[in-house]
Amino acid sequence: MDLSLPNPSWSKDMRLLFDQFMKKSEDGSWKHLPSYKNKFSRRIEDIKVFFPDAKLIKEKISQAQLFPRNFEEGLGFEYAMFHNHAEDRTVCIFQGGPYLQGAPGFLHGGAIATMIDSTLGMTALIAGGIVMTANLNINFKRPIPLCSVVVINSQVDKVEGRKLFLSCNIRSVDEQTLYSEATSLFVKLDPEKSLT
Ligand SMILES: CCCCC/C=C\C/C=C\C/C=C\C/C=C\CCCC(=O)SCCNC(=O)CCNC(=O)[C@H](O)C(C)(C)COP(=O)(O)OP(=O)(O)OC[C@H]1O[C@@H](n2cnc3c(N)ncnc32)[C@H](O)[C@@H]1OP(=O)(O)O
Repeated sequence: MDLSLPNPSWSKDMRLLFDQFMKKSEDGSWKHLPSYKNKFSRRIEDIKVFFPDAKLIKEKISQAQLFPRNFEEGLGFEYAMFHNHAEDRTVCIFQGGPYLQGAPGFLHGGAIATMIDSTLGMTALIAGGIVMTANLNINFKRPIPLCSVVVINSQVDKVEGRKLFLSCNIRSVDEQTLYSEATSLFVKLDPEKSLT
């Protein structure tokens, strides 16, 4: 089941933004990216080649879930991503639920990093294929209120061989508040090199 579709836990802002991007997707300039609990957006055969000895893939795949997708509805990461091919950028609308608390009433920095990693990761995945995060630097400028809706804007800045350099920022829905900024390096996996 695609978990990046509206559900009753979404606030008015979340639904509004989703509808705006779905409208923008009508002419094909934007594309809604589905997101599943335990289904990759790539064929498992294309992924297994990089993780041949990963126990998970062989023995425990049935228990494996995408981390941000394993909270009950509305309590953890509620999000939807949209990709703009021409501009090589991805937007993630994100509503962080009450189970993601760090400081009282605000999102935990690790929860923010998760959505940054996932949004940059998806952008890198689309641009470069099977990638992994090599480096992630985050500046937390303002604390993100729990249960608020934010917009993550992520883009590819430079590609050098297997290295993809990306950046993103997190803003409020009205774009007035800059919550976080991040830069990252993702590396496209080399099937000839063992990961472990
Ligand atoms: C995993 C995705 C599978 C695909 C799934 C498909 C769909 C899933 C659907 C939805 C999920 C949403 C998004 C999925 C996308 C991403 C998931 C999130 C990403 C992660 O959450 S993933 C977990 C955290 N991540 C790791 O667990 C990686 C641990 N790490 C390693 O596994 C190796 O480290 C690796 C593979 C990164 C590189 O290893 P390697 O051997 O292939 O490459 P090598 O070391 O030769 O480096 C090549 C060039 O990068 C430079 N370089 C390397 N590291 C650098 C650094 N830190 N700073 C500066 N430069 C660096 C070198 O200096 C050299 O540069 P030069 O060529 O110029 O010398």
